[in-house]
Amino acid sequence: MKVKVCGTTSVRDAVQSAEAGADALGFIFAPRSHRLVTPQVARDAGLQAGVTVARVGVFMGQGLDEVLRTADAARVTAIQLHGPLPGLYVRQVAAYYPVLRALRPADLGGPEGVWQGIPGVTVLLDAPEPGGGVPLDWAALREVFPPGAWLAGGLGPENVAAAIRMLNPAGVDAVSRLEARPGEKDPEAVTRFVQAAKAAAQGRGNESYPQ
Ligand SMILES: O=C(O)c1ccccc1N[C@@H]1O[C@H](COP(=O)(O)O)[C@@H](O)[C@H]1O
Repeated sequence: MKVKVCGTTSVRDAVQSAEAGADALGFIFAPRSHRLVTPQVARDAGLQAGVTVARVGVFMGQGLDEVLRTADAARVTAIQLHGPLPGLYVRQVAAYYPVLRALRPADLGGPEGVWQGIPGVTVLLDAPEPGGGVPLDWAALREVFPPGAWLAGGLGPENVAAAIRMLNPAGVDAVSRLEARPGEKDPEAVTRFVQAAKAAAQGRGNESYPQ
């Protein structure tokens, strides 16, 4: 199971997340985010995180040209797409980069649910307000959580293990609960988040849950 630490805005935070064992770093290029980072800072931070750490550019509401230009400049290795989007747009991005397609639970039964099982596109289930720190209702998702999907939405050191044990996601992703203040990581929270997620992933399957 993969652990993504999102909202990285500095070399220091990137290196600390990598040392804590994160598998992926997220760099947010959505214009109105408190965690907005420039492609140049993202490139430097991502490269200094080292060879084993994936670098994910996060976008919401931007045109295809801007997404691809920014991703190239930042040297990211994958792209995360939020918000309502035409299927063609997602496929065009996926022609250049592996895609994490962020969906809300309400999207799962609709046309967006089709991304499950499409090569190069991985579903990331997130809260309706990205970056808002509000957890999803995991119990309500147990029957519908897509196999192979990632989970986000209000995850942190204190609750990530429970979420993993309940939904068995292929990856977890967080930002709000890992910060000392918006855009600045709390190193202790990052370390505890990564450790809790990895430990739960190793131990999962050992516990049973009532139906
Ligand atoms: O964090 C943001 O500011 C943000 C802005 C625009 C799109 C995505 C954003 N963050 C993503 O939100 C989820 C989880 O956030 P949280 O842990 O609930 O605060 C994660 O996928 C981030 O990449």
